[in-house]
Amino acid sequence: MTDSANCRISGIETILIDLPTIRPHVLAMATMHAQTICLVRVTCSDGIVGLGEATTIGGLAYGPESPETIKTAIDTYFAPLLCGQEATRPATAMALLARHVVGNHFAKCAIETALLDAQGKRLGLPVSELLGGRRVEALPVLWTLASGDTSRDIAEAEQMLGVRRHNAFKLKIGKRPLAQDVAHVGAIKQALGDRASVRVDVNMAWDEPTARRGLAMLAEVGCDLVEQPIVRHNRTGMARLVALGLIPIMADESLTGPASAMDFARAAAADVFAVKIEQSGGLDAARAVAQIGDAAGIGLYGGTMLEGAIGTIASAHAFSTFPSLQWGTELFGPLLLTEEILEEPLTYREFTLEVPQGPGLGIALDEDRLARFRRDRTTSQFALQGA
Ligand SMILES: O=C(O)C[C@H]1C=CC(=O)O1
Ligand SMILES: [Mn+2]
Repeated sequence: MTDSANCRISGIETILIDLPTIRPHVLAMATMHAQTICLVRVTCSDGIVGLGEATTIGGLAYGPESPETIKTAIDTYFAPLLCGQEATRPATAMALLARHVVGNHFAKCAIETALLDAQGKRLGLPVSELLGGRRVEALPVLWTLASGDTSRDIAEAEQMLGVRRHNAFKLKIGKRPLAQDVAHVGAIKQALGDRASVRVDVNMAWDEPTARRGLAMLAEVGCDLVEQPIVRHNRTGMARLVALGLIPIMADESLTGPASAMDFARAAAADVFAVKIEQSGGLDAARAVAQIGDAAGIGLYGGTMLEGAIGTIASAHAFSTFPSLQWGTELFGPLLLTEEILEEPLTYREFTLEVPQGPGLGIALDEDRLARFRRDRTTSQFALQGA
């Protein structure tokens, strides 16, 4: 049995890693050619090291934190607060952060992930088991078609169906005129037919009148789900769109933790929640978002910020404990990157991602690859003297 009072957080290191994408990934707010991961390593006084990750999309284009601000926040504010605290009490450490740091959900998530990874390694248990226990061993995984070109997207979908990697696809729309976007979705749905579910993510690009027209047109061409059609703060607008009953509507950017989930549930402003560990403020908070949604009869979906392997597998551990997951997940982030940074890649097979069974996150970093792709060699480290 570990003497918990004597096991302390002794150091926190943050490293930015830049990894190219396999093709341009075109979203309404940004086109990605690479992904930047803020890797977090929490070292504990018993010698155990926990890994965490914070990642976003398009620098500051998607949300209020960028990889660089996440690194600065952790190095400057989180590390001095956390070093010397009990390493075996992740919830207590997160409560301390909540008292002293407003917002910064992505950075908080990376820290919680690392503390849970360390605790799982310490106790010999997967992170899913620290979160109440997994209900499934593998999670359905969707793929986003976002090359910006209809025939390339169809070819990509056919390839994914052929190798039985994905049979649900999300199309990123909202950048082009509505009729053009709907024609794109209709062409892809027509090519794939009943072999695949086709959904769209508007990433807030429409105003409400455009959304009303768009929902009707998308339902007509066989689209199954529309994600975040309008701006994140317009909860009453989302409720009006849901009330039209044209097509299921999913909240994504609007969900920033349990309080927002409660607001959306009360207002009946979503049919489905895209639950993300980073947007929620951590794995525990994401589980609360899911519980609130489930209690309100809202469908659940496991979302991604296109995290690399660490954030993806942290999400998988959390999602595997959800009470339901009617819409599956989109945990394909590592597959969008050209480079593998794990010793053993994650297992994607039969349209699913396996939840690892080893202690903690159940993954190991390839240190040589990390050394190759880190943005610079200057790491920032706050170490407790003598810990
Ligand atoms: O959902 C988002 O808005 C972000 C992300 C998830 C999949 C993808 O391609 O982009
Ligand atoms: Mn989305």
